[in-house]
Amino acid sequence: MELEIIIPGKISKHLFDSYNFYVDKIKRFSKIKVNFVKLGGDLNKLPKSVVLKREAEEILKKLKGNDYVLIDLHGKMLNSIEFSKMLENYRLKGKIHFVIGGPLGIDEKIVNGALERISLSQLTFTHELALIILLEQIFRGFKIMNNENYHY
Ligand SMILES: C[S@@+](CC[C@H](N)C(=O)[O-])C[C@H]1O[C@@H](n2cnc3c(N)ncnc32)[C@H](O)[C@@H]1O
Repeated sequence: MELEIIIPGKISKHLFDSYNFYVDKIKRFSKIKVNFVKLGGDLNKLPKSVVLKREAEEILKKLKGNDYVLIDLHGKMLNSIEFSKMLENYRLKGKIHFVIGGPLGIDEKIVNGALERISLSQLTFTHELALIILLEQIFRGFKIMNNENYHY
């Protein structure tokens, strides 16, 4: 399966170990690529709309026309079994692309073009933490799909 996550920015040092930990775990089940795209510019100097538009352009370049699932605060709330089923449906199709917003969120164009929108919780996380939580849920999803115990 081709699994790709596109996210503006990069992973900070304090989250780097967690990021590597889950990416390695997922590799047992699927190929995975995390595409970090350029942030839209200085958040203190540029209007939010400009930053989001620039990030959207970078995200669209990486998507190359592929359908995508947007990780979105206002998306559908799934439990982990439902998330696993969603993942399995995409596995049968052979690929899935996830998009996560940047520090300021995501441009409307990306919101409107998403195949589906998934919320991780009603709490707001930094985009980097959203990535770690998504990776953990992907790993959990594969474990559920394969009827494997998951103790940690
Ligand atoms: C800091 S948040 C953006 C906050 C921004 N004020 C907004 O309302 O969109 C950055 C990104 O992390 C992801 N994110 C953060 N918390 C989330 C949650 N609970 N569910 C789904 N995505 C979340 C989303 O992709 C979001 O665009």
